[in-house]
Amino acid sequence: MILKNLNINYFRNYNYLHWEPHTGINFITGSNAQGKTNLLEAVFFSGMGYSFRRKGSNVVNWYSKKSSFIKATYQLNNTTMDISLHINHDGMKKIFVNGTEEKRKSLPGRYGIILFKPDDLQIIKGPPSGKRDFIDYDIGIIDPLYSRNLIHYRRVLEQRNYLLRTGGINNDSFQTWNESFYQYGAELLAGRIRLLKKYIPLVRKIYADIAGGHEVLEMKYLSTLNITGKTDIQQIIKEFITEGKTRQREELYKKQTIFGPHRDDICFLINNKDARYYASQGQIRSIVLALKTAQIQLFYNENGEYPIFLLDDVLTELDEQRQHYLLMLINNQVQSFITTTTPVAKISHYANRVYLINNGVLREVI
Ligand SMILES: Nc1ncnc2c1ncn2[C@@H]1O[C@H](COP(=O)(O)OP(=O)(O)OP(=O)(O)O)[C@@H](O)[C@H]1O
Repeated sequence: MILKNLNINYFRNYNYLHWEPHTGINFITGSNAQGKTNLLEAVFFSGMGYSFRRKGSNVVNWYSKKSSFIKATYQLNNTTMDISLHINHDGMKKIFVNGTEEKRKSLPGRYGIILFKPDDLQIIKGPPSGKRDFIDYDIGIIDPLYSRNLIHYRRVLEQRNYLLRTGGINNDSFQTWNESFYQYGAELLAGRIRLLKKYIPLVRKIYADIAGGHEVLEMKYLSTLNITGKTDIQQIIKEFITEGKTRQREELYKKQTIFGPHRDDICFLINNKDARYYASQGQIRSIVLALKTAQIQLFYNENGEYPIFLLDDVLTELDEQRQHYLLMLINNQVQSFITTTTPVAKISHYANRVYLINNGVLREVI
């Protein structure tokens, strides 16, 4: 996927921008608070229909009475997609794809915008929820069925928890919700196993390359259910039924659902040692770099096209060897947008274009 051009009006600290980025590596440089991340956010927004920043912060320019407007042209599988988005001060959006009003799911980013941001470095040592979110939203996006099951599962889980909390376990409806919980839970788990089967070998291989073949990375899915070797939905449902019976008392006591994919975890091992406790900062960065570059590879394997890669402020988090590895890997293949405060001279040999941003104004410098 290629972003051919981007027009933005009244978006964050930009009044107006027309931009035709390079199809290769675009470096976006500038001092702090000039609008580098805002520009990446506009690219992400044009492809996904939402921001990667915290909810509640509105993208419309504070000083503008008008709405924010983003217009982008993408090239995807030899077809061109014209996207326009209108965002008003309440955060309400209207999305148009090739002139027709559409829902967010019709936007092209679903098929390939990958973002690497400093928070991602917390995935390995952070709580299991961060790892689950990574699988659910960053990897799961390649599989529409997975994303649909996730929505169903979350809705059913919420209702089941509500009934457990309010003593509604004896209601007739509990049995029905319980059956749906088992069904969608099993579908979601099977989906995760399916995705990880494709993804883990890529991560392992890339990590070995980064570590010069001296270290072996393993990524293990730790389920709250006994699903070892089971991929069949009916087999997994049986496990849900067994676990539901075994843990019923505990659930009644805790008033919440204590097993299922929303409680599962992923563990990273380097040479058989748990990375949460034993990995150095450099090894953690290598794992996350492997996760992100494997994501690019997975998208390519599934779609036959490379995604767009956005790196917000992470380049300086990597040492020179890892920077080189990453930039060589994406070189000539992946349209990339990389923000950095690093002086231009240090990075220009990797760049197809270098831009400088000053107070919401973009200038091409190389
Ligand atoms: N809705 C808005 N309207 C106008 N300005 C905004 C809006 N939201 C954020 N800003 C401003 O945009 C400026 C640039 O923010 P941005 O996060 O893009 O900086 P940056 O160049 O990435 O900086 P850093 O290197 O510090 O990460 C900030 O000063 C911020 O206050």
